[in-house]
Amino acid sequence: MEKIECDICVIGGGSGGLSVAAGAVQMGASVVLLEHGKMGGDCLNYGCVPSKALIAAGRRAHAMTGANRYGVANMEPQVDFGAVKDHVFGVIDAIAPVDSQERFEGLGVRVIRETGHFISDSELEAGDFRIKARRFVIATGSSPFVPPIPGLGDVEYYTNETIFELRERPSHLIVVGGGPIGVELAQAHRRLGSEVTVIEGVRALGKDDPDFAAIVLDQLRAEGVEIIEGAQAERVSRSDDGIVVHLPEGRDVHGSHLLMAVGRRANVDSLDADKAGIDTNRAGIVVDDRLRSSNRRVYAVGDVAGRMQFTHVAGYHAGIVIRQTLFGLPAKAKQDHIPWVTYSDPELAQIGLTEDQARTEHGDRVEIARFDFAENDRAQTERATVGRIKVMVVKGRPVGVSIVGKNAGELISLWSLVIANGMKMSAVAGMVAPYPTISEINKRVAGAYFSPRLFDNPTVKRVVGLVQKVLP
Ligand SMILES: Cc1cc2nc3c(=O)[nH]c(=O)nc-3n(C[C@H](O)[C@H](O)[C@H](O)COP(=O)(O)OP(=O)(O)OC[C@H]3O[C@@H](n4cnc5c(N)ncnc54)[C@H](O)[C@@H]3O)c2cc1C
Ligand SMILES: NC(=O)c1ccc[n+]([C@@H]2O[C@H](COP(=O)([O-])OP(=O)(O)OC[C@H]3O[C@@H](n4cnc5c(N)ncnc54)[C@H](O)[C@@H]3O)[C@@H](O)[C@H]2O)c1
Repeated sequence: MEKIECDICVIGGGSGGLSVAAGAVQMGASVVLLEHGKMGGDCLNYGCVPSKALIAAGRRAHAMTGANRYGVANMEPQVDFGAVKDHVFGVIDAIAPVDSQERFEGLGVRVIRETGHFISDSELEAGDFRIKARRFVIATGSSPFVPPIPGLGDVEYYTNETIFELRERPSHLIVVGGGPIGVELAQAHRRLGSEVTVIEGVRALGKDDPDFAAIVLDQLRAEGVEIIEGAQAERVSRSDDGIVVHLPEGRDVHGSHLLMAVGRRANVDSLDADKAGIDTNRAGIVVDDRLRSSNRRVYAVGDVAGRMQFTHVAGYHAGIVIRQTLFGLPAKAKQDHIPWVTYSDPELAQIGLTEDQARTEHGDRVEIARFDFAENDRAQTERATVGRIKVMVVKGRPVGVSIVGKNAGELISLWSLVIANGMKMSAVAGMVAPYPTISEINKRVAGAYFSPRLFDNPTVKRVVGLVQKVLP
């Protein structure tokens, strides 16, 4: 057994772990990185990258069916599903070098392709290595949660870890779970020619503003996706030509393929966390606001930290941990300024509080500013007028923003800057956005917040009247 001593040992080579390792080694720390699967973790191999690449293929196919709105003849897309998957894996291959073992070794990280598990509060083992580190960072991510639905073990089903490898187009894909994974993959498969049914136990896109989520769901339904809400999948069975998902009240959904997308389970089992005095719960590693576990030497970042589960959050967590472990500076992970986006068409983006949450938290002090994409000239030229923004404002400062529409995922970034820095609506109103861009929507919604104060205000009218009298 080889013994290694280092400043920082990172367990997991996904979005969070790689960000910690790259930052720490380039600032002078000695770093060991453990990864027992593929470098790049979920986002690169089974998550964000393949899903967005599949969505891009679906968007191309869908555009062909609606081109006549622009005076260009509609065409029925000829989809070669295997070639679509070649495109998906081509995109992964193009990004993979950035996350590769070679790149990290080139930066000076010692990369070990083994499972790390703790043997004491300051040591862990990984294969033939025993590693003693001043600080450990757990970045082991999450895996698809597969609930114990009767019959599921007797049929072939897919998760995000296997669906992208499927090279034949499903004739009818049943998706259990109407969260972001379910909705994104349902729309992409439908646009690539599959029949699709989504079964959602409660409300699809349930973490988002219900009115805005409804706009996305209406679009999916208009494209032919069947969405059944308020129905838990109770049992699964095999039929002559595929799979049946049994719902309450005797309702059955028949399909050829089944995708389970009902949430995530934190990867803690392999860690032997108890041997290091690290507390865990159902959400993952129990951490404080500094992302420190019950063992003060050990931090957790990304999906396993039991907070929001997004790649940009894993990257943000990495910065919080680097500040503390390298420089000994205090740093806390906040959530208010973290956006999330569902990459459906139209896109759905949220930051901070939804309208309902803002009203519960701030009562009558909340003001809502709204703006519709139909009033944006670029949205008109693109025929992308289905969309809205609303900003929840308390004492002149935004506490939440919801956006549905084209480029919502790009539009939301500005609001992260605004909320992170405690800026006011006046700062957004004061910016100049190029015309004609969809990003003018952000300025216009700030204008909508101020317009009743300016245009429906008798004092303003009186002052203007007086000034006009005295101006030369
Ligand atoms: C289908 C899908 C689409 C998504 N789309 C988006 C998106 O568009 N935008 C977004 O922001 N987020 C998206 N996400 C979420 C995003 O993928 C995750 O939030 C992100 O990957 C979390 O990064 P992480 O570093 O915490 O974990 P991971 O990327 O999962 O990395 C953890 C790594 O740790 C390794 N590991 C685990 N245990 C051990 C051990 N004991 N020893 C050694 N190695 C270990 C694993 O093999 C893995 O490689 C998506 C997720 C899915 C499933
Ligand atoms: N665009 C993005 O950023 C993106 C995309 C995909 C995933 N992700 C991340 O991955 C996480 C997991 O996504 P997800 O969609 O798997 O989970 P989720 O928890 O967001 O949604 C799962 C849905 O499944 C439903 N469900 C659970 N059991 C059910 C059953 N038996 N029958 C029917 N419905 C059932 C739940 O009510 C819920 O709405 C997300 O929360 C997000 O953090 C992000």
